[in-house]
Amino acid sequence: MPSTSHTLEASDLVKTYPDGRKKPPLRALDGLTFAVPEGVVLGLLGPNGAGKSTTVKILTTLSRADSGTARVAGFDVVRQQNDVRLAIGYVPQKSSSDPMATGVENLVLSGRIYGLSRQEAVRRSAELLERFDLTEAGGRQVRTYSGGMQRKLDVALGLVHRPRVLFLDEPTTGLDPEARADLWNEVERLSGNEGLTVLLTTHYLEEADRLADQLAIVDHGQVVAEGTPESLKAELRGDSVQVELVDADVDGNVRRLLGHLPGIGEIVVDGNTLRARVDRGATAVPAVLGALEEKAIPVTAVTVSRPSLDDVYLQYTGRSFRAAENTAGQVEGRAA
Ligand SMILES: Nc1ncnc2c1ncn2[C@@H]1O[C@H](COP(=O)(O)OP(=O)(O)OP(=O)(O)O)[C@@H](O)[C@H]1O
Repeated sequence: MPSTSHTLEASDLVKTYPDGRKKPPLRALDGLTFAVPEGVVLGLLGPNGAGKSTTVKILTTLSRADSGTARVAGFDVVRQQNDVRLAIGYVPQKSSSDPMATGVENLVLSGRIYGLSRQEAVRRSAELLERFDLTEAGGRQVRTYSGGMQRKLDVALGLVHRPRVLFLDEPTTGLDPEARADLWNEVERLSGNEGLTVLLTTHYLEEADRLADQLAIVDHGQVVAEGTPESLKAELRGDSVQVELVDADVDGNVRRLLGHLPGIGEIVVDGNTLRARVDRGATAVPAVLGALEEKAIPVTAVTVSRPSLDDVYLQYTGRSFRAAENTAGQVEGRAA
């Protein structure tokens, strides 16, 4: 029976990193708070640099918060570190498997590190290889695996000791669409049939939408919105209109033109694409098309949809997800 208490709990976490000489420290977490019960997939969604990995490191005992508290599977991440470590599986962004060893060797070693007997470790590794459809590949060196197979092995490695909570840090980054879909199915099975609590970080809106039972949108080290993907989208009234222009709106003329139409909310420009929230899609589209035609501005497509997680993100942070990702990239680029 799922317990009613929270399996993952972070309360007012603050974490600063020194940011070079004479610069003020960088506040990576700024009062981050969330709580979810057992068996839930919690998605932490945010652009690069939002503080997702820092949160995961604190919850997995790899890093310590400056202040605030966190409990995982009922254990305090500072005072009961060992209990936390035994209760969790952690799949880091970068693979932790040994590429020169086989899949079986990696799994058995991991099992032995967690205290399984050799016999138990061999049995568990066979079970996991089968579970992830890797039985045939189990005897091959991991360096011969495709990206998707390696990622599945990483998840299997995180499950060797039957943890109650699994941390997946950006599990599908770098995978092709087919391998990504495959891993999504695996994660759904883990939480659905196997009752595992999962914390998943991602900067893919689609992944968050598909996998997360509960979503926490993280921005500048804080949770700015929380709920199921459906409830977060349902909170936004109206529709979303997307206009694909033939030529990018470099001087902002199209944005100004459409901004004056009645019933149109803030417009976000991303290359040749303009997106706006509107009161009613059915009346906004003819008005948008009419205004563009009058000024002889060529368009390739206009689409209406229900608000997406991108719209939710925009609502709570004041900028589109893509723009936030790009800005994060620029900041990192400058710092490097
Ligand atoms: N060890 C560190 N030393 C200094 N600054 C750090 C360190 N780790 C993270 N940061 C900074 O803290 C902020 C939050 O980083 P974090 O890795 O938690 O974000 P993220 O949301 O996981 O992003 P990403 O998707 O890029 O991993 C960023 O500005 C990052 O540059």
